[in-house]
Amino acid sequence: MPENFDEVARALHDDGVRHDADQPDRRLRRRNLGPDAAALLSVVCRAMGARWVVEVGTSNGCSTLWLARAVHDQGGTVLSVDVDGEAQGAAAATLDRVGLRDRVQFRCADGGAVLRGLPDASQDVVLLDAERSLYPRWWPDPVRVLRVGGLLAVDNVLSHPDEVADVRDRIEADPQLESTVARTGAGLLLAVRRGPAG
Ligand SMILES: C[S@@+](CC[C@H](N)C(=O)[O-])C[C@H]1O[C@@H](n2cnc3c(N)ncnc32)[C@H](O)[C@@H]1O
Repeated sequence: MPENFDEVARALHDDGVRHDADQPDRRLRRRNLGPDAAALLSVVCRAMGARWVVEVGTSNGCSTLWLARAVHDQGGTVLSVDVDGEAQGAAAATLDRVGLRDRVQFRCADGGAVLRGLPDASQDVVLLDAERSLYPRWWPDPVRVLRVGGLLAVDNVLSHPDEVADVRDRIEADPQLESTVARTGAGLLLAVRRGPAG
């Protein structure tokens, strides 16, 4: 019998906050997506009927949990990428608890390499929540892999504006994209890929 989603998601987030407060090494923190941003992303994914979602930055699976639930009704799949296989193991165990493990494929690999290997216009949603300094090197793949009407989400645009300034400039200057920043959590940039008519 699956456990209650809201209880598991809240406990996972609260545990992450406690864990990170006691962890001086940034790279060992969980840095989970905030619950408001995760819920917002989930609602948008559902409204879009998203079936093909790729997230870069699994950690122990807070965002993965919400994305997996969002694609569930459509029979969709989340491809969740991280260089930390142990954290992905923890994410898989949590997904199991809420009956959503079959909605997620984990890839322990560099996010840039995985994005590079995806076909053009193949994804409904791309979430970037990994090592921000790497994002510029991954361009233009996060946009190239989006279908028309697809959504690019980038977390931490308000908490770490300097680190995402380059990609924010690229997104705002790209005529294929229309974007806004949701002032929730660490700041979630949302950009939709326009059709040829704009
Ligand atoms: C901010 S945390 C992700 C939080 C996660 N989205 C959540 O809500 O729980 C960033 C993650 O990015 C991963 N990461 C760092 N560099 C990466 C890379 N080159 N490719 C993929 N993942 C990477 C880290 O191992 C870390 O787990």
